[in-house]
Amino acid sequence: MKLGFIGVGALGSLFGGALADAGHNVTLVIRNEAHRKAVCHSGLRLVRDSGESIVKIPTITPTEIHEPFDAIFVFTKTGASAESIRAVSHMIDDATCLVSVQNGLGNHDLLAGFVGYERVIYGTTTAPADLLGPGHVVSHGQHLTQINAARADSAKIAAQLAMMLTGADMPTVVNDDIDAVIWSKVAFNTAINAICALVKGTPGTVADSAYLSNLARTVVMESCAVAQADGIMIDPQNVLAIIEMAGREHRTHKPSMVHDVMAMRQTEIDALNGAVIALGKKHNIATPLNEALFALIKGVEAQYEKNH
Ligand SMILES: NC(=O)C1=CN([C@@H]2O[C@H](COP(=O)(O)OP(=O)(O)OC[C@H]3O[C@@H](n4cnc5c(N)ncnc54)[C@H](OP(=O)(O)O)[C@@H]3O)[C@@H](O)[C@H]2O)C=CC1
Ligand SMILES: CC(C)(CO)C(=O)C(=O)O
Repeated sequence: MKLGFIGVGALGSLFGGALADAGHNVTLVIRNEAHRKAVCHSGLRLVRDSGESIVKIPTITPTEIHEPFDAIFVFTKTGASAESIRAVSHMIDDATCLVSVQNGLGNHDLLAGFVGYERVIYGTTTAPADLLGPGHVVSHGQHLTQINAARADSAKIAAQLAMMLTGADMPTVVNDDIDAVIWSKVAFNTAINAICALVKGTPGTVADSAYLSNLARTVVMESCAVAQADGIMIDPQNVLAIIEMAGREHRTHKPSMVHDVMAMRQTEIDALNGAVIALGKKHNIATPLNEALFALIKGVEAQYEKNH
């Protein structure tokens, strides 16, 4: 299967690198020049619990000519998904599937706008990835990726991808209840990503602080109440279990929103806490903690220009 990766930063490098390291046909479409040059010249330095490898992977820019892929993984931040897919429309044909395990709600709807739901595979991952510098990605601790085909048409490809990823040391399952799984991850992210971005911390920072752990738990309960009002069967205890796992397994991983704030980039707060607040309004569920975290992150983003 010809696999393309677009929006290749931290998580795209981990997934693409792992599959290439396992011998699969991977091409990284990298916009970031320093990262592309490093991977192109020296290979991707991929550091995981299983060891370190230098992976040679073909890389191209979004504008280069390339034959269509069988599947394209979208790994930008959610706000850049549409622009990044448009930039590679010449690499998409009638058979290309688009795949997303990005954080946030609604990623599958966006992908379907390009290829139809029949060719969308979507889900979520707890795999942590930190880009330590151009061409150098690190991931430590246990994780699980869960995906599903949006329609039966792509079910076989979803199963194949899950098998390939698992064989590449990226444990992946197909889960028919994918919307509940995504919601659980979103509820987790509304707490952990925003709190860590505000205190410039990690899941370990939250685990070590009774104040932050209590706040995280309360945010999770609030986000889960919105999910339930939206008809999603979500068990808050499962979300709290992911927080506990991250505090133990991903102690030093900087969640993606922390990297955004440190690099003065727009965060994914709209697709996470912002989406929960909007649905809360729709269902008449109060979301004061999500609103507070949302306002604080928006406040941090507003300071970027002044601090630049
Ligand atoms: N990192 C993690 O541990 C995890 C991340 N996630 C989710 O995965 C997704 C990706 O996160 P992450 O890898 O951390 O993000 P990064 O910021 O590390 O990578 C995003 C990449 O997208 C590129 N990009 C931005 N805009 C465009 C565009 N218009 N066209 C092409 N490329 C573009 C950026 O390039 P440039 O540098 O040029 O701007 C960057 O290299 C997010 O949804 C995140 O929430 C989920 C679980 C864990
Ligand atoms: C890896 C994880 C789960 C945070 O612990 C994440 O979702 C992120 O970094 O955005």
